[in-house]
Amino acid sequence: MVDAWPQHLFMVGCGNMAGQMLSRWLACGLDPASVTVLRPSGKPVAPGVEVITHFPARFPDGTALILGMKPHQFENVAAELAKVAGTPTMFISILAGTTAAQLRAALPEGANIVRVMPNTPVGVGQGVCALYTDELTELAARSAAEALMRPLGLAEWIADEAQFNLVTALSGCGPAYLFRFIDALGIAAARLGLPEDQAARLALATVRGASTLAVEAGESPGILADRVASPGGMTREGMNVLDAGESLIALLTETLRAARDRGEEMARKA
Ligand SMILES: NC(=O)C1=CN([C@@H]2O[C@H](COP(=O)(O)OP(=O)(O)OC[C@H]3O[C@@H](n4cnc5c(N)ncnc54)[C@H](OP(=O)(O)O)[C@@H]3O)[C@@H](O)[C@H]2O)C=CC1
Ligand SMILES: O=C(O)[C@@H]1CCC=N1
Repeated sequence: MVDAWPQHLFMVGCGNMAGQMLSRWLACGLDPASVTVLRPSGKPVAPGVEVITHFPARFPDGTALILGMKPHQFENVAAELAKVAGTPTMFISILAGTTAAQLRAALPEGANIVRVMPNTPVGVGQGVCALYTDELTELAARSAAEALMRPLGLAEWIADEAQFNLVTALSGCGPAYLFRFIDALGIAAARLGLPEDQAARLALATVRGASTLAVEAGESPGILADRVASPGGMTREGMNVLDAGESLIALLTETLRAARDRGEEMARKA
């Protein structure tokens, strides 16, 4: 699936997010012997993958490095990285709210740096990876980063970094909002009288089926919604509640705004 895996992949942090990326890469044929994970707990990651708790003296040749720890740890991690011999061929950062300029200021001069905003469904090959880089990153590194993200799902470049926090709010945080929606649908049905476990099961299966149909139907979600809503029928009555005063759109606009603004605040504090 990937023509040329990095000669070596060094992951700084491998928790909820980077762990999903690695799991998919391994499932797609990445050789575990070519991966090193640094995580303070030293917990094993996957058979054959080396886990270390401290930075090595030197990076193996052809190392692509992924920054997968929390954003506030970047400064300390960068100081540790500076002590390691051998410059990685590229740095991929999945850190939310950490700009290319902030990364560049702390990483080796002239480094190839690509920001990637993944989401957790990458683990099942149905994620979204938004990519951004600046003009200093070489073309070959851009292509290599994109090739690495392709088996994870949809990979799209963002031209304007000013939109990266908004994209993060949409696709990076988005799975959490969808998970909330699934729960809310089930809870609503339970409150109206369905057994809780049955409501949760039907809500999940409904979201799964509807999203698969939305992907495969080749028609807009709006048209698909109209096909469910018979004139004068039940669905229309329900949709009238969601549509009144664009309440669902307004709620989601506020949701994305709050997440986006937090990204901007994180960048200011760094
Ligand atoms: N969760 C998500 O859905 C998304 C997260 N992100 C970004 O991914 C990054 C990680 O988030 P997430 O996976 O949720 O967080 P987790 O807490 O699950 O993972 C953090 C990882 O960093 C490791 N770590 C902790 N301290 C250090 C340190 N000092 N040096 C190196 N590694 C360290 C942890 O080690 P150990 O395993 O030993 O505890 C762990 O593997 C964040 O920057 C976030 O912005 C981006 C998109 C989506
Ligand atoms: O919550 C966060 O900050 C990260 C960024 C996107 C998803 N999780």
